[in-house]
Amino acid sequence: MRRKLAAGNWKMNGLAAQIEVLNDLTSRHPTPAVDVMICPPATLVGAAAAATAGKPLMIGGQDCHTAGSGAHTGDISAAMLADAGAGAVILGHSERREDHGEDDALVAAKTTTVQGAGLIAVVCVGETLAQREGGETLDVIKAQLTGSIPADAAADTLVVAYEPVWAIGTGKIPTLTEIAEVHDFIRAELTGRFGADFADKIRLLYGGSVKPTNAEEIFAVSNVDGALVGGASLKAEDFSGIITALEAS
Ligand SMILES: O=C(CO)COP(=O)(O)O
Repeated sequence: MRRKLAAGNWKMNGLAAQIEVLNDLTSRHPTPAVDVMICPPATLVGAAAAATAGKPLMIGGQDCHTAGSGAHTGDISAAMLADAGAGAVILGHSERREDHGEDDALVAAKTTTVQGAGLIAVVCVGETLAQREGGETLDVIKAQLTGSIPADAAADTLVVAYEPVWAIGTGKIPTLTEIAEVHDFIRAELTGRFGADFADKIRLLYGGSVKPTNAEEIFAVSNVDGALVGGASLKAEDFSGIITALEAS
């Protein structure tokens, strides 16, 4: 049975005082029935890990370089994130693909690096509005999955997040039928490529405008094992509501 996962992506938000949200979350959820993760900006990873040491809240990074170290000004490595206390890294988020031109091959290389460093790779896929309206959604998801997850990926440290680009930060979400269609498709694709034993281990997260008010219905959808939450992970009260909804699902 897959353990459900409530993951928060703080994106480029949060100064030192934002760490208080983690203290609030761990006091509201001292023994959560699901896995809980927050991915703060890189500047806060060390402080976040220190604040949550020994508590059931994993800290993750939002991106990393493919190399372990070297002459790459401004970048950080998976080993550095691990050293700072991270247990996971988000890879291939649509904002990285858009802002930094990241393609599937780069995301696959990063996945290999992250898994090699002993961290969980949270690989993101998702279609744009034009692709959905053009009926290309499943083709796009298939290509991103094939290209972004390397052939030698490890099941134990892989999470896949489906984030329709047009649902991120917009307050719009796909219909529950549309979410089910994509999540079922991702499970089937992973099964076809890696086999059922592998595919059954992978948590599939939905991301895009998840709020405490819509979490319950989203978590009832087939093959949704949790959420990757942006805006609503910045406030303890909001993210706590999502954790509680996932625990009840
Ligand atoms: O991009 C997301 C998480 O990675 C989703 O962001 P929002 O929850 O703000 O829509």
